[in-house]
Amino acid sequence: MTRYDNTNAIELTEVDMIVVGGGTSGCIIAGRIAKAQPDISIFVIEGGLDNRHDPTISKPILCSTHIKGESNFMSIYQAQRLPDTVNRDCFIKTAAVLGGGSSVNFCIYTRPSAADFDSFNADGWAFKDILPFMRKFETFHGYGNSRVHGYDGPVHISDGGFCVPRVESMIFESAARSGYDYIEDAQDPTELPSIGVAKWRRYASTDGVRQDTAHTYLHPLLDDNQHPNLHLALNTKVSRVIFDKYNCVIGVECYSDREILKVIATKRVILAAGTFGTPQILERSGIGSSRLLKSLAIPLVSELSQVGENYQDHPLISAAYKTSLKPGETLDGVLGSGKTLAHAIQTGDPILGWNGVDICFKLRPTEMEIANFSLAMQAAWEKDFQHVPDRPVIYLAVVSGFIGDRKAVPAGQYVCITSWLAHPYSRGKIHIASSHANDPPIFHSGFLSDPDNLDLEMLVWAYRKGHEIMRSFSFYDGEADVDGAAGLGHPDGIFLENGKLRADNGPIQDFVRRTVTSALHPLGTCRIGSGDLGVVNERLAVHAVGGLRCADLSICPNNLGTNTASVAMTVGEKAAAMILEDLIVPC
Ligand SMILES: Cc1cc2nc3c(=O)[nH]c(=O)nc-3n(C[C@H](O)[C@H](O)[C@H](O)COP(=O)(O)OP(=O)(O)OC[C@H]3O[C@@H](n4cnc5c(N)ncnc54)[C@H](O)[C@@H]3O)c2cc1C
Repeated sequence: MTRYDNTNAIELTEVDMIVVGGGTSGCIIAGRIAKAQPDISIFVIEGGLDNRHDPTISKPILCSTHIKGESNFMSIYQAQRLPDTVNRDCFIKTAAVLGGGSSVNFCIYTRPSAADFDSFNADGWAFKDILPFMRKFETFHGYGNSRVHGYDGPVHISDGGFCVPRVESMIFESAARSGYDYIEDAQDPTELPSIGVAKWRRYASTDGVRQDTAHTYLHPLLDDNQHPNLHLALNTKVSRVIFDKYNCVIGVECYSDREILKVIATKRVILAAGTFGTPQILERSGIGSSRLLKSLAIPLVSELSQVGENYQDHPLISAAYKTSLKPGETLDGVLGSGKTLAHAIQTGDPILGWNGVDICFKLRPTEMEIANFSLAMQAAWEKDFQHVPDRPVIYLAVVSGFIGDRKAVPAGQYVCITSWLAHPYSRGKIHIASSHANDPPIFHSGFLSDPDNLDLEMLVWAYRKGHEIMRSFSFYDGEADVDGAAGLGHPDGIFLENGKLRADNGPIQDFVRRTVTSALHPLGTCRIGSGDLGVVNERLAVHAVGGLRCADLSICPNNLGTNTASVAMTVGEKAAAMILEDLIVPC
């Protein structure tokens, strides 16, 4: 095993395989292949730093550190200002650290509906084909159907050793009073009803340690002295892939803050640099729209106009509420005071295994609500949702604590309701603006850009639902008075009439446009598809070149109604299996 960082020049100049990006999918691919094929040398080149020995990574309770303040483990993408989001700045953070999103995410474990994989319409990607890979990565602790969960995978799924039963009971009781179905296991894609309210689990061991894919797939092999075929470079970015005259991959060009160098790959290069990273590397390598590449003087290798297109996310809104909960029942109790947090760390308090998110609603509108939608929304409902009963329109999470800057609110115990669209209609895109790897790309989030304003209409409905649900909890104590533009306040000018929100949607629409943001679930920029409609085929091989694969969330052709880490892990497992099977093909 060799581990490098940019303080050592990379001595390795030739290997069999290179995995670009040691993120959620990349670590799984490298770990699985290194273990299965000891005679194949495999080199993970990761742009970010190591993720070991950092409490902000290992302790789920500190997960918001990376999203709130400055973090050495994140990259920031600035979206173009657009009228749909009132021309405001919108920044989307993405992981830049070994383990990728699995190292810095909120540890929320959810899975998509069976229909979401079926909608890929790609050989080998229907739900029945995918289920074995969904099971393969997990060791599931909790109530669930053993046919759909895994019990011997590297990633432990549990409640992290901490939950707050009193609050859970209060939420479930009021949900039952309001008529929501209780779902025993919302992560069982084969069971109906899957719409209702459920307890969520986390990517955490039963003793509260985060289960990122570097700690679960890569570090054990790097440490065991039995995998000299596995190599890792940190803080080293790949700028482009290099091809021979037959358009077969021969290696990559990468750079650290010291030097630019080439590494040869005799068998495969696998791009797992994520939804933002992978399309940019392809374009810098000459794979993309010929018009764009010509304008940037990049020689064309393969004309694939969909590279960087089809960007999707789950647009999210949040609202904060005051509660009568006790300090030990929300994150505010422990994170609101440095002294309390230090004490919790010193004593190994089980609360460190908590992310504050125990309960979620997966929701679809009622028939009466549908009847009040616009005609365009009714048509969309009929086409995309009506006949797919396990497809939620929104996810609505009850977050125990204030998720913004605590200085924006008076001290207290808060609950935030965050809702995101599971299947939005808007699309964005990301393209390089120059051939230089350090120049920022041009990025459109696409939020609220669908021509019929369907996403806006659904988010207005989501806000109303969240308000209604929150008001039904016995611990509700009014809307939070959020100071400034924290994005967690409430629409100006809304008020209650007979205990319900005023019928006028105008202020809520304005609130959504001013505050909608990313659920941090980007996908789709190098989608599976044939001909002009795709970038990779169903075996994840990039069209019209040899030896190059994409294997991260960029390959999803359509959105999946889930927090997306489980999909990235599933893609990693499936990609590793296919790459091993396809090794008999030389390039
Ligand atoms: C803050 C945050 C919170 C989230 N919360 C949740 C959650 O609670 N539950 C959930 O299910 N999902 C969550 N997600 C989403 C989930 O983590 C991601 O969907 C998933 O990690 C994406 O996996 P990936 O392999 O496609 O990309 P990533 O995991 O992002 O991996 C890409 C890797 O490539 C590296 N890279 C990029 N460019 C280059 C380059 N040029 N050269 C070398 N390396 C490069 C990056 O540093 C990164 O390590 C969250 C995401 C974030 C960012």
